[in-house]
Amino acid sequence: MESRDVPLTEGGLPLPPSPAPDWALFLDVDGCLLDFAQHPSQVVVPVHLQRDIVRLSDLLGGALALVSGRSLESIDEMFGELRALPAAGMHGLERREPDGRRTFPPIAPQALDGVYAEARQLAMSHPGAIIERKGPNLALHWRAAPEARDALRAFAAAALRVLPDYRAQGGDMVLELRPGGSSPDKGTAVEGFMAQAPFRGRTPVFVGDDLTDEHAFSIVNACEGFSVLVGDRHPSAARWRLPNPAAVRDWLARATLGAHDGVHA
Ligand SMILES: O=P(O)(O)OC[C@H]1O[C@H](O[C@H]2O[C@H](CO)[C@@H](O)[C@H](O)[C@H]2O)[C@H](O)[C@@H](O)[C@@H]1O
Repeated sequence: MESRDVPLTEGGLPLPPSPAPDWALFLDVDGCLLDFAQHPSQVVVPVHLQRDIVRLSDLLGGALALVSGRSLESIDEMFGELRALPAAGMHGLERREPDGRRTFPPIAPQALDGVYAEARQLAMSHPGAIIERKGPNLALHWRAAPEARDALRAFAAAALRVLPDYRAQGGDMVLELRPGGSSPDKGTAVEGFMAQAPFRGRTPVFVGDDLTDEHAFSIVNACEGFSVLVGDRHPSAARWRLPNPAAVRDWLARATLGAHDGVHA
């Protein structure tokens, strides 16, 4: 579909068409399906969203996966009913395949324990700052303590000196220390799913808001799929846009109702 054929959002990108039966749909979680909360544990998962995702997965023949920076454990806690759906966690470091097989993240280096302890110490002097440990990843959050941003960034830069194979990955009010080099990202997660049934041969569609979603946008663009940015972050490789998580939820809900000329029950 050409941009000129559809209404443009305020951000200058077109709204995506309604999900079609031949899509392989990849959904980011925080800031995309869910509104941001001050603390990662405070997000609210609307009951109708769980129901809509399960229904949409059925309508797409199972070709729907959650692709998140969170751990699979955290995803499963939030989306209990979706436990059996394919998913990628920790930005692609861990995966649950369509047949249930699991890919586990690499073991954390011993040095990460010391970095974690120091980070928690630092967070104590910035009330509201949160240190989230996810296997080999360490997320330094400042949403509830914006003044801690520079201190956490400086800490991350210093920590990389004792974590030689690591890199710092930016997110929304968060900086994450994670294995670097050629380790998986959301783009390779999408490629991995697309290589197997029921995703193979379908049109890939990735919906996400964050910097880490750019890897997946590039892969989807290369396959002539739909890359859908949530929000107005700029620049982005995405070619379509939905304004916020409420609009994403509405878009999904309408698809399950067959409200547009897309996937029908
Ligand atoms: O890839 P995503 O599914 O978007 O996950 C990215 C990160 O999401 C979480 O942090 C973000 O959401 C929190 C809850 O709204 C918010 O408090 C925080 O400021 C955001 O950065 C999660 O905690 C991270 O582990 C994910 O990497």
